[in-house]
This record gives sequence, structure tokens and C-alpha cells, in this order.
Amino acid sequence: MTENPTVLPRDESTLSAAADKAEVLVEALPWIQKFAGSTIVIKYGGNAMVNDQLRRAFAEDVVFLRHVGVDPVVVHGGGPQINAMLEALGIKSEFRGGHRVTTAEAMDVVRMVLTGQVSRELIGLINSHGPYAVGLSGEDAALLQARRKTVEIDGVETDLGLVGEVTGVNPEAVQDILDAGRIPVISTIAPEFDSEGNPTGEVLNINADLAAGAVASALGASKLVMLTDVEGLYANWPDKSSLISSLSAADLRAMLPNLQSGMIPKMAAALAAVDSGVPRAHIVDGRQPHSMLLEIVTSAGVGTQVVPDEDTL
Ligand SMILES: Nc1ncnc2c1ncn2[C@@H]1O[C@H](COP(=O)(O)OP(=O)(O)O)[C@@H](O)[C@H]1O
Ligand SMILES: CC(=O)N[C@@H](CCC(=O)OP(=O)(O)O)C(=O)O
Repeated sequence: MTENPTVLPRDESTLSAAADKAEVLVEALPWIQKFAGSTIVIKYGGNAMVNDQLRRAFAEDVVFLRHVGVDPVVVHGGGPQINAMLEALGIKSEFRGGHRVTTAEAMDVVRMVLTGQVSRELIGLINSHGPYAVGLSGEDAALLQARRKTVEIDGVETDLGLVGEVTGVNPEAVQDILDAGRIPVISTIAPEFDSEGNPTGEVLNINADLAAGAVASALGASKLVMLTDVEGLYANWPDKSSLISSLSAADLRAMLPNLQSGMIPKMAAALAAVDSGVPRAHIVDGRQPHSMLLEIVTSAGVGTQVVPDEDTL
């Protein structure tokens, strides 16, 4: 007995739309070949997590990368989510030089929101595709070590409370998770160490961009991609016509003293990563679904990229 063949109606436009989709897949091939087997650190900023559609698209992109042989490492922020919780609890907080001045009271909230809320939600979304994501904070397996950070404001060294800068990364903690075929999701809380290298027993709040830069350097990542709530770095913020598509580490170093607010740690992190051998750092618009995947697997560079000086000679 023969089955009747199924005949699907096809018109020219359906066929051409299908061909367009195939083009996109084929365009991805050289990029997939280039990055298969390499580590890409993705910093997912709190401002790029503003709705369910974006969060779901992010999780899909990360799982896609993992399935085409890339080792994605997620370092997440959560500034707006911390703000909301501090406000609900009536705890005041302010930013200096792009960092939250963090009191002991605020630190408890930062730790709770980053490790107990933002990280858990992200892990849940990624794991809706399979058992991939494993959460860890900088406190786990000695992943991060930190010391107190101060910032210079108008020539004055200014204290930030329980805010840290990363002094060491233990990449094995992350590598073990990657080697098991899973996706590490990192919250940026770190134990404090004194100048003799002994733990003080305190934990510090680390800006997620700076932590992502340090993790990318320690892992020898082939890219650092930072998702935020602007298209990229503007030369004359807030003039939207001044978006920079590519700049060298030297150009960025010259711009750094004049940057403002959240762009200070973000671009410092991009520079530190490129200076320590990460071949590319990208700032992409996390408000556009799949912007991260587009940056990695297409030739249509989106946002701003920072390249080592030798690449521009
Ligand atoms: N030169 C600049 N180019 C782009 N954005 C800038 C610039 N200077 C300051 N900003 C501000 O930096 C913000 C991004 O930093 P931040 O709020 O810390 O983002 P995230 O939470 O994604 O880390 C932008 O929303 C913008 O308001
Ligand atoms: C010291 C410091 O500022 N820590 C940040 C940590 C979270 C973060 O960096 O979140 P985004 O990436 O969403 O900005 C904070 O408390 O907001």
C-alpha cells in the first residue's frame, strides 16, 4: 500500500523567505567555525533584562552558542533590580564613578538580589532548554578575590564602602563547569582579601562589567560581549549620531577620563580585557532581541567593538 504524498502549497514569496532564512544560516557558518571550541564571556546587564521577551531571547542565544560548540560564560548584573529592592526596603543608595556606594545593610540586599533572584531567574530560563546552567558567585570555589576599591572624583580619592575590585580569578572553577558541558552563570560578589592575601571575612560588591572583564582575561576568552541599554559607546553622549562602531585600545584609553556614569566601569572593563589579550570586546544593545547572537555569528557588526592597537596598524 502506498501513502499519498503530502503536497504543501508553495508560492514564490514563501520560497524566497525560506531562502533568506537559509542565507542567514549559511552566513553564520564561518563564524561558528571560528568560535567553536573557544570561550566567550557575555556580560548581561540589569538594564538589558527589562522584559520577558528579552530574557527569553538571551537564554536562547546562550543555549544556541553552546550547541554550536562555543563555551559561553555568563556574568550578570542587576543594578536596576538591586535599586528596586533597596527602595522597597527604604534603604538609600547612590552611585559614585559608576559604582554603588555599598553600606553593610545594602550589601546584604545586593548579595540577596544578585545570587538569590537575578541569577536564579536566568538559570531557570536557560534550563528551560535543558540542564545547562550552573550558578556560582565569586564566593564559590574561590572564583574571585577582591580588595576595597576607591574612585578618584575631582582629584579626591573617594571611599565606596563595601565595593571591591577583582585582584584574582580562579578560572578552574569556571573551566570545570564548561568541561562538563554546562553554562556557568556568575554573580559578582567576591570575598575580600587583605594586603597579605588573607581573607578578611567580608564580602564585597563588584561592578559586573569589571568582574566580566577579569573573568574574560583569566579564561583567555576569544571575546567579551557586554549587553546594555544603549546601542554602544557614543563619542559625544547623549548625541545619538556619535555612535562609535570600532575603536582601538589606545583611542579608548584616551577617552576613558572623560566618560560618565555606567560607561566608566564598562569601558574600563573592555580596555582591561583587550589589554590582557582578549582579541575583541563588544558593547551591544541588549534592548534588541538576539543582538548578542547577531554580533557573534554574523558579519553585521552591531554596537561598538574595541580592538587591540596592533589590529589598527
Ligand atoms: N558615552 C556614552 N555612551 C553611551 N552610554 C553612556 C555614555 N556615557 C554614559 N552613558 C550611560 O551609560 C549607561 C549604561 O551603563 P549602565 O547603566 O551601567 O548599564 P548596564 O546596567 O547595562 O551595565 C547608558 O544607559 C547611558 O545612560
Ligand atoms: C559596585 C557596584 O556598582 N555593583 C553593582 C553590581 C551589579 C551591576 O553591576 O549591575 P549592572 O551590570 O546591571 O549595572 C551594583 O550594586 O549595582
